[in-house]
Amino acid sequence: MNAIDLSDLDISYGDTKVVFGIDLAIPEGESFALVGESGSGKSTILRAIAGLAPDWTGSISIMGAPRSHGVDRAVSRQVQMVFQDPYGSLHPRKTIDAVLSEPLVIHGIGNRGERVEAMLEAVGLDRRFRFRFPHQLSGGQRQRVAIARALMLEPKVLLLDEPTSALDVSVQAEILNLLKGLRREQGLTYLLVTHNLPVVSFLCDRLAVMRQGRIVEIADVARLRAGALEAPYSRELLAATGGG
Ligand SMILES: Nc1ncnc2c1ncn2[C@@H]1O[C@H](COP(=O)(O)OP(=O)(O)OP(=O)(O)O)[C@@H](O)[C@H]1O
Repeated sequence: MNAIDLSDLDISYGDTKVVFGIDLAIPEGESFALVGESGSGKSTILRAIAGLAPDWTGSISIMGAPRSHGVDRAVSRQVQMVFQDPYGSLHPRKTIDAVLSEPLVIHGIGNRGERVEAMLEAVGLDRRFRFRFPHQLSGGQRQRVAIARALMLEPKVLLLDEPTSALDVSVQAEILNLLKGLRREQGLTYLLVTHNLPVVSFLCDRLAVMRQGRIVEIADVARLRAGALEAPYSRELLAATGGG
């Protein structure tokens, strides 16, 4: 089954269309990257899938079920988003326990204490972090909490928007290792936006290169590693970022 199916997807902000005619099928279990210049529409695609950019036409299906334009609870159990900035994405006055319990409360799921502790362990945080506040945590620890929050409803798909780019280089590797392990252990599908081609090599199976709201090339990561992307713009991007 495809975890994510996008067909003839156009996305606008008000009167301005920024994403054009995206067709993309991502099988369950795959890790797929969107790369390309700033403003090419990568984050907008993630937002539309997550329900945060409602002005789209075409179709978006998650695990075989088409999503609606509004808040879609069934979809939010299947697909969750992790943002770039772990400082901005956690409420400063909520304990980690409150942050991680919230999705369970909203969806009426019990055994909350147990589930929160199990998830802290899954993301490599000691249970003593449970009643701390975000400001008492490092950037890497906060990003672990953000990942834990995204996984509380046991989704099948994670949308990862530059999940390591706000972190120190040494911490980036830890979070990438965590994401790699979680995908394997939990059979997750990833759709990842990044500017960092080594991150794509490390974490992904395939990538799409985007420019000005369109996909210019879809390739296996082996081609990226070999410096053998084909579209002229992909080759420019490789050269500009020192890949290939
Ligand atoms: N909330 C918004 N309202 C209006 N226009 C927006 C909004 N968010 C993004 N845009 C515009 O949509 C286009 C695509 O932006 P998007 O953030 O998806 O690109 P991106 O490829 O993810 O870029 P970056 O790599 O810099 O994050 C850009 O022209 C951007 O200015």
